[in-house]
Amino acid sequence: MKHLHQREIAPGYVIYEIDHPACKAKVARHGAHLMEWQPTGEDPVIYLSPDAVFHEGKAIRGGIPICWPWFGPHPTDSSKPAHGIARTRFWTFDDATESETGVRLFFSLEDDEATRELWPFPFRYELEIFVGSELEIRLTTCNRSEQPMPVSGAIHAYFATTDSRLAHVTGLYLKSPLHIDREVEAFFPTLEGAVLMEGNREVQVEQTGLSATMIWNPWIEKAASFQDLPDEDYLRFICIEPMIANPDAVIISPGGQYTISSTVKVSHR
Ligand SMILES: O=P(O)(O)OC[C@H]1O[C@@H](O)[C@H](O)[C@@H](O)[C@@H]1O
Repeated sequence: MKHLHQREIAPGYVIYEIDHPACKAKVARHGAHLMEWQPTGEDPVIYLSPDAVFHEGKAIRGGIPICWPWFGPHPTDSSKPAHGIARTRFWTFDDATESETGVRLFFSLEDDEATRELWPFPFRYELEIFVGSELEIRLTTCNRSEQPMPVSGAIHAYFATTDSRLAHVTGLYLKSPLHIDREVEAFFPTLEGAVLMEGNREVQVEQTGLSATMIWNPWIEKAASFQDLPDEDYLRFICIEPMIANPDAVIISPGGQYTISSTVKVSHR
């Protein structure tokens, strides 16, 4: 592979670095987590916390965590990890392909004893990440059980801002754009996708298979409570999270599968 390199940043902790004419990017096996993406000629599009912790069992702060198969606190058992099981585990790196437009990486995750304790289903997740001048993330969930399987969650992207107070989000069926001037944690039914605007840059977030979009910024107090986030960095990102809320979980029939995806495009006015 000419444009993809594997690097161990700590013993046993592998990341994939992409250096392609169309973009630079980094993806961790941990969570099959996109850490960075910077199309050529653009400022970084994705925020990664400088204080992020990189070890299995913990989620990486920033980048694009895959929150699956539930969103936020578990719907019936608050002792289970927030945002599901996918983002904290090491996935299998299956393959990668490269072309003139970018690099595509393929990861998978299957159930084991530990996942079945938290979520009682045999499953296979397949995650495809394409990085080029655009970004695409596509997750297919295969139900390998004999039971109907409910799935919900989010493609929880942290989008970089220079100053979140000067940015706004459109496309949410609000009368006016959403500005960040306080803690924001609200989800909206989206059909066409949200757009993050700052200065003359527009970051368009499209989605399929997902029924809503969460907008989140922790603001001052909550940011200060996170050990893996510098206090001031609530200014440096706005999360736009194509999602399925837990009460709207999609039910996958035994032997069936379901695909969600999100595509990100950058343009200038
Ligand atoms: O700290 P975590 O588990 O990564 O979650 C980050 C945030 O994720 C958002 O999606 C939630 O709406 C917030 O409530 C939550 O604080």
